[in-house]
Amino acid sequence: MLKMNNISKIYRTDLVETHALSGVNLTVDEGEFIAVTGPSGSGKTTFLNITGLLETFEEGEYILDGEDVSQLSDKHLSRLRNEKIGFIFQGFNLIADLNLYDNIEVPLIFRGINQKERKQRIEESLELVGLGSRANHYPAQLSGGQQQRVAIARALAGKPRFLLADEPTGNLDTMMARQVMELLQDINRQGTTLIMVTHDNELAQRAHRNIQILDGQVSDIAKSQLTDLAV
Ligand SMILES: Nc1ncnc2c1ncn2[C@@H]1O[C@H](COP(=O)(O)OP(=O)(O)OP(=O)(O)O)[C@@H](O)[C@H]1O
Repeated sequence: MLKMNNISKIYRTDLVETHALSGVNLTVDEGEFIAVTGPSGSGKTTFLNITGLLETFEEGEYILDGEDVSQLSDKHLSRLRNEKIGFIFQGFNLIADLNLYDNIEVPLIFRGINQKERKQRIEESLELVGLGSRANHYPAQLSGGQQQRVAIARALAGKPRFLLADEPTGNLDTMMARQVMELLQDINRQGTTLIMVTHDNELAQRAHRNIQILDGQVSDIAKSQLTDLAV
């Protein structure tokens, strides 16, 4: 479970202060699928980065899996992040010079997982995303949808409790976007909590719960309120 109480985030540059998040209160239960929508610049990525322990915050309290992460050291935060959180980004973020096997292996080496276990996890996760026969291929040899599936396999190989996706289908055509979305939903049905930022209201409709961010403030919205105006 994940719980935020009154979280605020301010970006400070030379003369400007941007209040990216203001007083965010949110509880996410284990196994939920939450879609996050909101206009450009409203704070969605900031919210996802704080949720995923990639960014810190000024005020408030954040309890992740029963642990208060508000005051933890960078080292402790990165350990928790590696153990519990998987990220999927719009741009896939695969390493062009590495084949698919090696792309998935990098974060597992970083986590100190032994070679035998790494091999098993890589093969399992590639199989799960339907790319079991492509381990020796390079990202450029794959379609955009396949590359995103590799990125999902890389996240899954870490066996995360929480999967955070920032516009995971943003670079894909409609058909590939659907396939990737169905894969993410399957993973969620198997128990992984999924939090996804999307501009696509059709995809947002698939979530258990919808939240909207407007000017750094988070609120639940009904599916019927998901309109193009929110984009
Ligand atoms: N590193 C940063 N330094 C300064 N300001 C930032 C930084 N990152 C984000 N901001 C500002 O914080 C606000 C929220 O940005 P954020 O990227 O979270 O919005 P978003 O909802 O994800 O936008 P989009 O849909 O366009 O990606 C914006 O005003 C943005 O300019």
